[in-house]
Amino acid sequence: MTTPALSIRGVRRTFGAKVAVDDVDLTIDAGTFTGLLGPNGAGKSTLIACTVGLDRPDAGTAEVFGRDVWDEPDEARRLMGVLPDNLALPEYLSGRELLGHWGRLHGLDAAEVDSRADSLLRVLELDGSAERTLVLDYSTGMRKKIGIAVALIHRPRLLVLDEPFEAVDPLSAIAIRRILQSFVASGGSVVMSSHSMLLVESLCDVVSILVSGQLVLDEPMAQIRQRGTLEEVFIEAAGQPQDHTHDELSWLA
Ligand SMILES: Nc1ncnc2c1ncn2[C@@H]1O[C@H](COP(=O)(O)OP(=O)(O)OP(=O)(O)O)[C@@H](O)[C@H]1O
Repeated sequence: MTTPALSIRGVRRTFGAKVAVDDVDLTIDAGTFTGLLGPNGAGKSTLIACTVGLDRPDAGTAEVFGRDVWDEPDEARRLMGVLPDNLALPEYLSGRELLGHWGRLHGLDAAEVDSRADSLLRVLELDGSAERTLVLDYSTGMRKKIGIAVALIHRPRLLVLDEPFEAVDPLSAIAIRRILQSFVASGGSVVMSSHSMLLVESLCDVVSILVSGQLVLDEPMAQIRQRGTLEEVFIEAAGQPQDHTHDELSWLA
């Protein structure tokens, strides 16, 4: 049996009385592209933060290729690239300086960091004046893109991305899709949260759905397709939204 890219066991995270993540078990097989879906507030970002070692769960463990993210943080971090929610970046570095800094923190030599930064900045359309702009002055989409470059620069084996396509323009979205597809084609593993059914349907081969902190579905996309569109399966799992628009917003008419 091969070691999973990510193994989450019994992860629970509460905020006071709120159970944000409720005893979640999830295995991400190596070489797969998994989409993590769920309604707003379902617990996706909290689960990701607990899984990558950015937030301490009340209970449970997470292992990246068999390395526990709390007991062996250096090894686990070497193996994964992370794009967290609300990524805190050093604001007074330019995009290029940030990548250089990050690459060297991972022990890469300067020439290698430069060459990887060159290609990432070019592919993500952050080259030219953008690479010399301070992160402080980046737009929301530019922050997302430099965050993806940061996640990739040390060539991880697993990418854990919280809404990587949120706020990026359509051309950049195409570039990110290509990066992720070629990463998986060359043996990498990706888990990403998203609200886009179309993106997840076209990119992912496994779908996991969280509702109110609980994992309610974890299925190959091929199996989901036999039951309907991803949107239909999502609505079935998350519950049909009530339509009160006519009653509640009659004053808008
Ligand atoms: N630091 C915090 N303090 C208190 N409650 C929190 C905190 N972080 C998250 N929560 C709560 O935990 C629940 C899960 O939030 P989370 O951000 O993980 O959801 P999500 O699925 O990522 O949502 P979205 O799709 O809207 O980004 C929500 O009810 C949220 O209000």
